[in-house]
Amino acid sequence: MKITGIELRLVDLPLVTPFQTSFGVELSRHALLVRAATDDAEGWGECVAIDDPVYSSEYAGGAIDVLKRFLIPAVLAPGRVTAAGVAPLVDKFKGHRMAKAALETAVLDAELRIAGLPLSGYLGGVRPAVPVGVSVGITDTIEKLLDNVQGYLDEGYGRIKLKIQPGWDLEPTRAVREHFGDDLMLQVDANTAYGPADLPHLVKLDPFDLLLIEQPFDEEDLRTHTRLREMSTTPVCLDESILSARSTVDALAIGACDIVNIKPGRVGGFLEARRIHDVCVAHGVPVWCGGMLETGLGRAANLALAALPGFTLPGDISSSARYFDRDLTEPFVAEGGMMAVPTGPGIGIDPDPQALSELTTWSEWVTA
Ligand SMILES: CC(=O)N[C@@H](Cc1ccc2ccccc2c1)C(=O)O
Ligand SMILES: [Mg+2]
Repeated sequence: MKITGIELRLVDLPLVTPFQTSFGVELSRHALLVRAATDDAEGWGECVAIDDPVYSSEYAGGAIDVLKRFLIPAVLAPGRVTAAGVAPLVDKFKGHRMAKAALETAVLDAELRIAGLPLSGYLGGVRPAVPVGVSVGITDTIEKLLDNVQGYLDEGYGRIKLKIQPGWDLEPTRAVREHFGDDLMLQVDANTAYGPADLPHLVKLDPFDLLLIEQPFDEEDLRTHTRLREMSTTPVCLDESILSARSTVDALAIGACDIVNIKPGRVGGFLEARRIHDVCVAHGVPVWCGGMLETGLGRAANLALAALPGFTLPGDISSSARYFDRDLTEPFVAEGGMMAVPTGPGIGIDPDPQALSELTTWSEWVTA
């Protein structure tokens, strides 16, 4: 497939409410989009990097730079490219998995639209709809948290994930468990906010019968996750530590996790995400699809991945309205805690031209 050019675009989608995690408060989603133009179709990729390098070492400005100076020229140089050919072409550039993921996904989407093949079918999806959950930010008070959780349960979400951090962990989790009962599917996500000294404290989450505790320790600290698993009955899930199939094998080999949160944007794209899925299935480890407050473009692609057989736990693919008053695409809506997997070619959805134009803050063409 010949790519005639690549467009980089920044869009700014205000969040309906501030989203507070252990690494900060987000008021809007500044998303970096990659559009691959060919004579027969265009393909979209969404880079999940946020403005500042506080979730991972990547950030939007750095992704733009590495795409413009290194990744896009390497992919355009051969004249023709396939999605499978992107990773080998950019492998000589170390890291920058979020930037690489957006580029590979744009090429894959264009390739699949031309072939008339839905992303879910291409990846090996087996279900027409997937269970979805919701990630609930840190709030000023327990009452506000309980109100927020009630609101999401009223919208039909079956699984609640609470952001936690030192000083906001046992009490909010206990309050939600006690208020909503033992049947609620409940999990927590610390985004690496704890250290080895907190091990005895985190074991106190065990009575709340959580589905999992997500990434309590540093991305590079697999050993302390292993120690928590030895001390606690709560299953341990990794997010930030899972960068590739190789790092997944290492994490499983040292017993660092029971469950894996797969984010295609974090691991370099959907092809690597499928490899991680396959490794986890081979080890009997359940996976679920994490979220990075993607626009409808990234949300559509994540739904395709979540349809693979090993994705047996509800993901963080919430309705568009959970985050945005206005999405770039037709809004995605969870019904009864389920969301339909797109069936059109490629990611199966297009941005609304007017929304795209009005929400764009910057764009630039990059040609060979
Ligand atoms: C749904 C969820 O909790 N996502 C990430 C964290 C996260 C939190 C806040 C974000 C703000 C802007 C962009 C991406 C973000 C990702 C996680 O699972 O760890
Ligand atoms: Mg997480």
